[in-house]
Amino acid sequence: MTLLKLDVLAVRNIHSASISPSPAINLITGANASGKSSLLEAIFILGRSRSFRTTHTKQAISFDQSQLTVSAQNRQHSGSISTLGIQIDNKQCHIRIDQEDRQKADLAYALPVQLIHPKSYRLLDSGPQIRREFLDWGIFNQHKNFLPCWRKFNKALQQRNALLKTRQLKQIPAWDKEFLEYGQVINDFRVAYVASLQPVFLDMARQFLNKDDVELRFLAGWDDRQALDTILKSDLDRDMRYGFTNSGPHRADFQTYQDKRLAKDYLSRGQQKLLVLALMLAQVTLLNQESPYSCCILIDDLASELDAENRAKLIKYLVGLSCQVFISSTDVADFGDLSAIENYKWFHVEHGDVKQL
Ligand SMILES: Nc1ncnc2c1ncn2[C@@H]1O[C@H](COP(=O)(O)OP(=O)(O)OP(=O)(O)O)[C@@H](O)[C@H]1O
Repeated sequence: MTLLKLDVLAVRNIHSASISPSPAINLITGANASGKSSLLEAIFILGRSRSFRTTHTKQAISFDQSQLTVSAQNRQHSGSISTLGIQIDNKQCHIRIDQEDRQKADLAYALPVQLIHPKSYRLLDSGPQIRREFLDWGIFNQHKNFLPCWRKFNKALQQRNALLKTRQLKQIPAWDKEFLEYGQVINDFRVAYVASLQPVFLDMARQFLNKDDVELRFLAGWDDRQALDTILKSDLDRDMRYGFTNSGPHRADFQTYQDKRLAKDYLSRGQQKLLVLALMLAQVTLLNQESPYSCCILIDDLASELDAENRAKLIKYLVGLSCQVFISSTDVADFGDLSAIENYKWFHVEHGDVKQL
């Protein structure tokens, strides 16, 4: 996919902006509080139907407006051009693709967005949900049949938990069947995904961290030396006490090791940022290996993420990646030698006003 034209209405301090981005690298500059992150946030909202800066996306609506709108003309892999749009007000979210009402998942398939921002290092040290979402985003974009299985699994999990809470034990085996069937499928997808991500991650870590001993270790969400159905049976008393299912793919996680030590406990904050960068680039590189231009990369506040050497390395890598990229920074010098960046466009933001230079 490539965004050919992007229109933003009432996203934070951007009242109205319309740009025709480069299919390759887009540089976004502007002073602090000019609206650079808001522009990236608008693209993220178009791909993920939510903000990356707040759990309440309606907070991104401009103070004096009642709704925000982001729309774009998007060139698909096939070459055909579709119109994507999302409108969010205080209560609802409306999604349209080619003038038809659609679901969030349709938008996510149409515009896969990967974001690297100053808080990305949390991927290593916050709770497991963010890491499950990271894995699942990669799988979702590579395997169309992942989402229906994931939905069926979650439905079974919710029903099972509701029965545990209300102690309706007789009905639990009926939901266990679905839980186990789709749970196994999800686990198989994740195991295969981590295995395919590992070599690409290693390659990225060599480039950005100068380390050649990084490793991803997947944790299924239960002691996988035993079958999940055995665990479900042996956990039943505990599940009833807690009123939820303690073991299963909904508790999956992965950990990142460097030299056989947990990265989050031993690497410096700067190294952790580089490791997360390596992980995220590995994910988009893997996606791009199947077909080029398969996702849009947003990098917010480049300079806060990386030193000059790594900024130059990253830009060089992105130039060769065949992906549409949007990178923000306060100072154009942070992007290094512009003559080395082919086919770039430069947008400058001032008080929410976006202009191409
Ligand atoms: N809902 C909103 N409506 C209008 N303005 C908002 C809203 N939410 C935040 N703002 C303001 O929008 C402005 C732009 O914020 P943004 O984070 O996009 O700037 P930025 O250029 O990325 O800044 P920095 O370089 O400091 O990170 C800020 O002044 C912010 O206070």
